[in-house]
Amino acid sequence: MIKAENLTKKFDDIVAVDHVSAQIRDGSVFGLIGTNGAGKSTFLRMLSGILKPDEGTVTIDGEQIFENEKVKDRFFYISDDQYYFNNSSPLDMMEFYSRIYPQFNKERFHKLLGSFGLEARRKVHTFSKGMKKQLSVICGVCANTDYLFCDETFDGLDPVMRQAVKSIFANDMSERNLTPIIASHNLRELEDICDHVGLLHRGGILLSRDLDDMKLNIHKVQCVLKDGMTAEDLTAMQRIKTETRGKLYTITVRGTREEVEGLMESYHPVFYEIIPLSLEEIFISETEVAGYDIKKLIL
Ligand SMILES: Nc1ncnc2c1ncn2[C@@H]1O[C@H](COP(=O)(O)OP(=O)(O)OP(=O)(O)O)[C@@H](O)[C@H]1O
Repeated sequence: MIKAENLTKKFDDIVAVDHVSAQIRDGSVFGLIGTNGAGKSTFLRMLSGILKPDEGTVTIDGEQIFENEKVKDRFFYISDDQYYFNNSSPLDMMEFYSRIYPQFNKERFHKLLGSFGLEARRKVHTFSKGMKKQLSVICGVCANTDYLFCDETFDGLDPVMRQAVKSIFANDMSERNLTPIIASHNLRELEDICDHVGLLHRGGILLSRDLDDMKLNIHKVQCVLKDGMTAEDLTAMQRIKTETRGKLYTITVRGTREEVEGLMESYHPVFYEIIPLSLEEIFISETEVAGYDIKKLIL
């Protein structure tokens, strides 16, 4: 488990990360969401031991991360703008990373290059942005580390590639308990992959939740109420948001599915249906309660 406590990083008078604490459970996907400049990269770079915090600590299974040779080969950081040596080819990068990561899987590297359609001997500087991203993911996955830090990794990948990368992650999570940590400014990117999402805003964590918990305790109901009733009469329900279109109400409520169903039944509506909420809708509701307009923060 990676544990960050009170992490703070300043660049002159800019506080990039401001007393952030987080725990990253092994074998789960941790998503970090936030606008440009929110501090995601700085936070990830401290988590992965690249950057030294000004305050606070990062530990992995109780050991300090920064400048600790013993834990270095447990992390791979896929940067937003991955560095490749001048004139290098994927093969050169493979050789380079296998010196850093003794457990690097060369056989899989060749296999993945083939399935992504990347040539092993072509110069990386002639690759498109998306191809470079693909190569960085292949290097990261083949380094066989316990933790894979992905800084905006999915941006710049086309939908097919994005899906391919997600399935590689899912495979490695079940086969070898990989823990991906993914930063993105796009909540939709994280929707179907993360188990836990932290929302970073101006260097601080606004919200940090397990998606399952969030999804279990918030629901959307579409209903037509019996004559003479309006949504205002549903007093026993913890309504967060109500939209009205003619007689049809779409109501976001707190509570488990069973609780919501029980309450709806008690009002004898003409019709009701519980429909799933997207991650974006959940975040909008959660942050509105905290007094923020998330649309200004991440959408
Ligand atoms: N090396 C640096 N020197 C000075 N300021 C920096 C440096 N790195 C980051 N910052 C500042 O710290 C703040 C957080 O930057 P960071 O790159 O962590 O944000 P981010 O959430 O990853 O943004 P983006 O989505 O645009 O990549 C920004 O105000 C940025 O200007």
